[in-house]
Amino acid sequence: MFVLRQCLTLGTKSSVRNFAAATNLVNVKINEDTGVVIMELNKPPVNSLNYELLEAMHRTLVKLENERCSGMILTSSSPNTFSAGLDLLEMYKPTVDKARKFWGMLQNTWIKLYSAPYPTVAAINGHSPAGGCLLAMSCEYRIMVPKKKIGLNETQLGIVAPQWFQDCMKNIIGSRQAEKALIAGTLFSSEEAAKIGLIDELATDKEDLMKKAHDFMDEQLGLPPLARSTVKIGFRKDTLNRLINSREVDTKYFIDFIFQPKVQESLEMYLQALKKK
Ligand SMILES: CC/C=C\C/C=C\CCC/C=C/CC(=O)SCCNC(=O)CCNC(=O)[C@H](O)C(C)(C)COP(=O)(O)OP(=O)(O)OC[C@H]1O[C@@H](n2cnc3c(N)ncnc32)[C@H](O)[C@@H]1OP(=O)(O)O
Repeated sequence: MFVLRQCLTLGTKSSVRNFAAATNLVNVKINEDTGVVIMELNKPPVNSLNYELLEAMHRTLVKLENERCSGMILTSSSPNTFSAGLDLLEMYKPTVDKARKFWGMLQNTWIKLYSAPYPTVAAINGHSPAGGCLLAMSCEYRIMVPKKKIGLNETQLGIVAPQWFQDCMKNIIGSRQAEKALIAGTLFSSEEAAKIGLIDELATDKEDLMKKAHDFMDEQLGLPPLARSTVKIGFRKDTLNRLINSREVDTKYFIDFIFQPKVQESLEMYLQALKKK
């Protein structure tokens, strides 16, 4: 039986209440029979990743790991969008302290998600540009509804996908395809993404998406967990360590980059264009 609890909840009823009071940016549903968790991003309208949403995700991921959850399906409550990527307002005219804190939380969240020992599936129920694509790529398996867009489109916005975003893409679709997609800032349709292997499966609709996500999870739960996670981390450790060993440098790149007047101009124009739509 599924029990809906808000961020987070493998604990007692009273701890559920405490967490629910803290935030409703992430909904967590646990199948109490299997220990499989559905983490649903819940920041309308488009799940843009601001500090608060990342912090809620990070706190959830820490808890899931400590409580030894058996698997996690990542999806969103939005009808049209999985995640619109990083919240552009976090990068537009922030203070240095705010930008540093934001970037640190993005790094924390990515490290936890990418290194999760339990199986992870992205049930991509809508558009998934830039940081949204990063979240999806950080899961082990990706299933997507038709006729939506996914990719690292940063170049198109006049910004640059950080090295670890690029590494994730390279690890999935290979160096040549990733180089082409990153230089052009390509947003792939779901169907194109399936062709190049950026996503693993297409679903017909949200119901089919969740069914397929559970099917994948059932297969994974049939494998010896320690062997499974050891192989996973073996594949991911170089990519993880590349960031872990250079977090400060990565943060400095981010700060130096976004504070350039040209980058601020691009962000301003892009934000205006989004508002005018
Ligand atoms: C050497 C240099 C090294 C390193 C450099 C370091 C760092 C720099 C790079 C950092 C990396 C950044 C990665 C990112 O994730 S950047 C974010 C990119 N995101 C996008 O391009 C997506 C933009 N959004 C959309 O395309 C659409 O919104 C979307 C297709 C997702 C959904 O469309 P829909 O029609 O359903 O909704 P909209 O009407 O467009 O949007 C609704 C409201 O939401 C606001 N919005 C949308 N996206 C964002 C966002 N990412 N951040 C903040 N706000 C967003 C939009 O403006 C609408 O607002 P209102 O008009 O309702 O107020």
